[in-house]
Amino acid sequence: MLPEWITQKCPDISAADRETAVVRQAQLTKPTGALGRLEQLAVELAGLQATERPRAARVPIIVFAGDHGIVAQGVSAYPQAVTIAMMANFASGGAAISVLARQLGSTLEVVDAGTLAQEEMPGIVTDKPRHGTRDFSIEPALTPAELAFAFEAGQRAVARAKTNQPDLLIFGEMGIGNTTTSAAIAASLLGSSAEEIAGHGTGVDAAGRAHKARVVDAAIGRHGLAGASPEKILGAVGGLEIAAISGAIIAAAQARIPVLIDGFIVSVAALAAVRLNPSCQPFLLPSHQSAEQGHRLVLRALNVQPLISLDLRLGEGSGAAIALPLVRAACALHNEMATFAQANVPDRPS
Ligand SMILES: Cc1cc2ncn([C@H]3O[C@H](COP(=O)(O)O)[C@@H](O)[C@H]3O)c2cc1C
Ligand SMILES: O=C(O)c1cccnc1
Repeated sequence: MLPEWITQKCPDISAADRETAVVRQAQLTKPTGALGRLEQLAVELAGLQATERPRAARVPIIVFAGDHGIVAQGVSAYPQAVTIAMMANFASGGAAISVLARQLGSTLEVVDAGTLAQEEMPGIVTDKPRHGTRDFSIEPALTPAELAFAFEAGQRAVARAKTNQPDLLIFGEMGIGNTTTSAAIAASLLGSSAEEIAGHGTGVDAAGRAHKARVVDAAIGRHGLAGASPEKILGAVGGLEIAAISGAIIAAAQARIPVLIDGFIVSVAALAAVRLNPSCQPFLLPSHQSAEQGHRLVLRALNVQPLISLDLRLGEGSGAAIALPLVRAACALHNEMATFAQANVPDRPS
């Protein structure tokens, strides 16, 4: 049932462009390595984009929304109706990610990948196989066909974004209950206990967090997810917006478009994407370290180091949007600084 394209190989990094970027960094008017991780970022981007001049100018933001049956178990501090209300807020420009998108000059597309909304909403793309997932404490969240549809909703969103030739993509999510869903996916993929992964989400207290961990551990046992395949895990305890993001990440990487990874939830979607198609891994660029407890372990499994750590715990793509100016700075420095020869600055004797 896994769509065939999901496992198709992503392009290789351009070793020649990466090497040209390494050589250029060594010629720029600064002590060797003095721009630290911004140098590495520019070099990696040059290889990924297969260009001498890495770019982060055009960066569309796509937010995927979905509802979660698991909220019936009392796992979120906020009511489920927030998901749909926030979609409208994204579209009308009042959400955090709406403000950040405006500030960055990014387009913001909102995709209803599976909320409880019964009708199409103005300014929102509806692309969903069902209204919300099933309660995974009782039954599998999604059928294989529903999961495949969600992957393809992500692919369709990337196909729309590609018409404007994006340099990078940012994916965000909205879905009350999705830190519990993400904890269940992450604990299953990593073989960790839910106690290590489950966090406070929108702000449940210590007892609420312990309850989330118990709900997750029970579901992993009930569905037999220890050592299971990523598609079985996503079907059993996944979310429609999360699967859509996994599909979108793979589709972006297959089109040679790097993705700036947001917080805990998007990182879990990215980990699932890497397990489905390991060749997408190089296209994942880190942004921030979320305050959500499990994020550290997920980032470690993705083999990326966050650029910033601001105790954000919002989602929506906000952490990636806030980190984008650093990526832009890395590109501008790489592309525009003078070399020692151009500026007549004496280089270090070799
Ligand atoms: C007003 C509001 C705006 C949000 N924007 C993102 N989230 C974040 O919180 C939710 C996950 O937390 P939990 O698993 O605890 O429900 C997701 O929707 C996530 O994107 C929000 C949550 C709220 C309440
Ligand atoms: O890091 C995240 O993505 C996150 C954390 C808490 C709530 N919503 C999102």
